[in-house]
Amino acid sequence: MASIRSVPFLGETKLDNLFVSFKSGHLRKASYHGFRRRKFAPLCVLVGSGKCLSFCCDNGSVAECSGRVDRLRVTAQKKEGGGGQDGGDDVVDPLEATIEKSKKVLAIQSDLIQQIAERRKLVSSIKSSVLGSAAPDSSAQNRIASSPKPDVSYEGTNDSASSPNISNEQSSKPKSPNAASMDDARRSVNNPSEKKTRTVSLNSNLCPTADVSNTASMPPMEADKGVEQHVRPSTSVPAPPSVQSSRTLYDRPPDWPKELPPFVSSVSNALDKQDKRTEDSKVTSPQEDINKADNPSIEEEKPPPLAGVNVMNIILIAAECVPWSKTGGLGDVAGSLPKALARRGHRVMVVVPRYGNYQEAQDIGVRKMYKVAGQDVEVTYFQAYIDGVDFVFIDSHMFRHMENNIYGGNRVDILRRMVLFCKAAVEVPWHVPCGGVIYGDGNLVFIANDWHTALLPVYLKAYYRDNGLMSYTRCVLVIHNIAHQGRGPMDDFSYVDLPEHYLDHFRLYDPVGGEHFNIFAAGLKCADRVITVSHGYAWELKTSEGGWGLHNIINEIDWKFCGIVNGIDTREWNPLFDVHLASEGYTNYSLDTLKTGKPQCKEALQKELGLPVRPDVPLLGFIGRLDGQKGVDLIVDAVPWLMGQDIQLVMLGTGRQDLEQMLQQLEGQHPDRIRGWVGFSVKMAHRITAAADILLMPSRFEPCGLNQLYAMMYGTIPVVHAVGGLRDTVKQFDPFNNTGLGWTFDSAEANKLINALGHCLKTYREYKETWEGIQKRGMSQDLSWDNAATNYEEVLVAAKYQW
Ligand SMILES: Nc1ncnc2c1ncn2[C@@H]1O[C@H](COP(=O)(O)OP(=O)(O)O[C@H]2O[C@H](CO)[C@@H](O)[C@H](O)[C@H]2O)[C@@H](O)[C@H]1O
Repeated sequence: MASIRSVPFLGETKLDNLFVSFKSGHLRKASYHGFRRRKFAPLCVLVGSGKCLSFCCDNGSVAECSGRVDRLRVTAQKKEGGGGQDGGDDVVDPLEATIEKSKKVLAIQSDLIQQIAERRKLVSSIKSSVLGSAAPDSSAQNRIASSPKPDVSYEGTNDSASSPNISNEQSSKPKSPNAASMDDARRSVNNPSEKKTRTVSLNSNLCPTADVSNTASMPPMEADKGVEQHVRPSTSVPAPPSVQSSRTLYDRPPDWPKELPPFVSSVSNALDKQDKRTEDSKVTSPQEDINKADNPSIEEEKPPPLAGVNVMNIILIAAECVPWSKTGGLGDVAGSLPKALARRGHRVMVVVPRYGNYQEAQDIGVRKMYKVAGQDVEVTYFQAYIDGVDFVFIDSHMFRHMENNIYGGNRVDILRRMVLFCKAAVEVPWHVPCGGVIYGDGNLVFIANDWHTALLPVYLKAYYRDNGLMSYTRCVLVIHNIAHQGRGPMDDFSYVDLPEHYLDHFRLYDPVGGEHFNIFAAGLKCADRVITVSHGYAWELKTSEGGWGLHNIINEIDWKFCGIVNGIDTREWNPLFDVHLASEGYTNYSLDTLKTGKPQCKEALQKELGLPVRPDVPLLGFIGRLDGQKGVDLIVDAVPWLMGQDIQLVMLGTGRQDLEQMLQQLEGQHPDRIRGWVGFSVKMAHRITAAADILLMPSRFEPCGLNQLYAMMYGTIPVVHAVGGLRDTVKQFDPFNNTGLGWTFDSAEANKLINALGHCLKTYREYKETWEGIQKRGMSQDLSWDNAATNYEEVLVAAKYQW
């Protein structure tokens, strides 16, 4: 038995040039899988079963990379300064001698790997038999534990509710409610790839009725443990659960009250369109087919999800999401955190308004009506499946063509849009089948973001949980910026369609605003957990200076409140892969090619902006919204000093008109030194980040800040006001110990900025090696979302078991 096959030796390679391609379409460098941190390099590579990689390492040990890997690419070590954009695509030299040597190592290691595989098999068979005998519902258990290989026709081909195959299966295998719906719900989150292939049988059993009623008699943790035990031994369960009724996917469950809450959607039109992913999921790669044929045990060797027993359905809702809509950091987070959560094995959806005609998103044919301020508003759901995440776009005339003005309009306009968005989003798990399978409410956590979606936890509570519905659904609210709260006069309560006794949740008094209506306040109270985007900001929010009137509430909810530092999308913001560096004289670069790549980008930017092309002059950058928060006025105040230095300054931003004018004026006054780009340009943001030597972030407050993280990834040294997330992420350079990542200053004043910048410029000019050391430390950090996603998961789990 060889569940891990050895394949021809692929050659010796340096760690940095080993790429692993995942089924999801990700191409990732092996170093991201922790090898760099473990300080060894793979000498040779064994490919295992399409799911597991084994690396024979230069320290003699075997490392495994679990993940669904289906392809390896080994590229040549790129010679420094050798040009090229992506690390090279040349084939590695034969390295005959190394091959001989490595073959021996390979032989030993394949032996070892075989033993490991055998032990795994043994363990899983023991697990199956233990569960088979110990489970209370033996019929359901046995079906799973002793189930034969999945019926391929079912697993891979059934994609329609009317499929005879499925209906036969359903009627021939009645299933106890306790096992069926919860099993399948869990299966669908346990195994995202399976989620795509199992369609209608899951749909029918993911309905909230089954989930809730089946677990109602158990304490929540017990119920979930039980479910986990049912499922984990086999991720390829063949038996489709029974369907007792002919209800469609979109029908309400029988225990849904006859008198529906007033806001709940009034029209349900499930059109015939089927999700194409079901079709797609039938397609297997030739390699997969070969693997299956070679080795029937492969299916059983699927590694468990990283999240282990905590896998759940997660729906993140946000007013903006990259790459479709973005005004700032919230869009970046909404576009990247979900992918990291999906990589951990969760079933993840993002819900965002459809502001424009997005090419990827398909109309799924579900229409709903929601009341907004007494008027019926129709909503249509669009959907795309990208990088393991379901993206659901809510279409309505209220959102259309707002992509450049997401938060535009007057207070009431925005409020009405957000009311509609939250009403539609809270029902998405029932109305929108993704891959043919709705998310249901049994094992579901929403992640709402900022005040725009702070109504969601309130609706979840007021209309569902207070009525004994969606009892197992939770909502975590993330604070990205407390400065925007959804404030208005108390009369605004009439727009949100809530029972009268909810009024007090929104009522807030503070010395500035007096008594007023505050949406963030209500969201904070109703959410099951509250997260903010750094530890420093978590602390600041509890102070009267940092809490912006909400500090008392935040102190009261301290028990459910914590900080988690944002990660970044290390594919999007990576100098090696950055698409914006692939043309017009820019170049991609990495730690290895920093010395040539970064100066080339600098030259390209100087040319593009019409600045004198000078490699030696320090190039300073600023990117951000032009408002009080970002402290751009401190830079303006520092300009007279800066002009006494030999520097160039490039600023990109949009926002307050007076500050926009200021940027343009500065450029006019110092045309050979300063560029002030007024506007929103993602391309220019990437290029400045790559080309600048120094990034200025003198923010007055900064909940986390992403630009300093991006800067460090690109070898650009941040100079920051040590506040909020900036303090958490930029460690002050210490010349004595040669540690640190940049320069910080302790209060938002121009002279403090000048002082820090003075030290920074001196180091740039006089201590090149030290400078390079800071750059390299910054670039070597693991700033990916993977760590943060683990922390999010802990909070979500805590919310799930919170009663
Ligand atoms: N003119 C322009 N053109 C192109 N791109 C531009 C731009 N102006 C800004 N950007 C981009 O917008 C993003 C800004 O992110 P930040 O985290 O710095 O700030 P923001 O205050 O919006 O986010 C809030 O939420 C995030 C996420 O939690 C927190 O990090 C942050 O502290 C908090 O204030 C970056 O990707 C930046 O490149």
